[in-house]
Amino acid sequence: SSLDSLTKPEAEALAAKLRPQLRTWGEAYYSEDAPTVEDSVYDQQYAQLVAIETKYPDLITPDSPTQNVGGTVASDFTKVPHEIPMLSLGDVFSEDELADFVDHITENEAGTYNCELKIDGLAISLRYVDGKLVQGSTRGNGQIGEDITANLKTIPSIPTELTRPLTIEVRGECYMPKQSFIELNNRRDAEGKSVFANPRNAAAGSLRQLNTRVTAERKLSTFMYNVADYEPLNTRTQSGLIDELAELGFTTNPQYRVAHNMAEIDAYIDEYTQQRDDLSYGIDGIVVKVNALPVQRSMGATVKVPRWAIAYKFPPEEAET
Ligand SMILES: NC(=O)c1cnc(N)c2cc(Br)sc12
Repeated sequence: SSLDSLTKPEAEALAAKLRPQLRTWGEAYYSEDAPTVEDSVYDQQYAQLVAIETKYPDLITPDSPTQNVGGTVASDFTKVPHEIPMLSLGDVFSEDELADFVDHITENEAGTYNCELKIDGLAISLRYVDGKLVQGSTRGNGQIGEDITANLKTIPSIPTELTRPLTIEVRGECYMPKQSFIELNNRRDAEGKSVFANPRNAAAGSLRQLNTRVTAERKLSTFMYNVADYEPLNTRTQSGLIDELAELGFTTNPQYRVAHNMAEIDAYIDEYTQQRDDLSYGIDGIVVKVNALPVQRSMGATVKVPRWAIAYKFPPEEAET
């Protein structure tokens, strides 16, 4: 191997360079859900360090990445089956496409829609029994998520006890506010660590790891907006559901609006296309839902997405110049 041409001092110098590099990459790859280097590069450089330490065992240091198992792979999490699957959303990319979808939605008796902001974060599900938080999980593949209860309990906006002793499963988004994201990346940059590409990766990386203390310091927040089953609630509309979740103690997004036709939906889109940059959290579109919950239920879902909701995605923002 290329090692044979190295003298021992050269090998020692190379090992001293490889160790911090592999440690930083390993940390990003294993515990923070945002790989910063191709696996092949990581593997090749790791193999080089192993070769050096095999040829010169006295060069091995106790803190070498070869001496400890890489961080915690996300697969260490307990799996959580979602009895009622956590679906994603169908996407449309123009107001014309959106109009087609809305026209095809059966005009239900209420005939109204609820417009909501599409939060750029990580979908979570919170299960309460008699008003007490018993489990929190990620969407995973929609059928099976990861148990991140301990991490979620560190987030101030998530109530551990509801104002009413309901047994209910509530779903929403965990996100990192824009300001928290900027501060986190500045800190990481100052520490010579890799930075997160966007707030969604930062939220995912902060939630999907076994070190709860790290989650606690990441200033995450939530907006809750769906329930697996609305029976335990009084309301029978989507807009009422958001108000009732707030009464129960959840943090909800107040920017929702009932719309009676496409003109009102378009007005909502235009308003939040303008406001997007001023919001303290990231959004990547808006969600239009049938407002009547029984009609949502009767329309049901395909394997992947509900038939009673659609996401209108904002056009990609021109790259920061
Ligand atoms: N308001 C909403 O329903 C909403 C907001 N933000 C999101 N990222 C998502 C994702 C699904 Br699936 S629904 C939804």
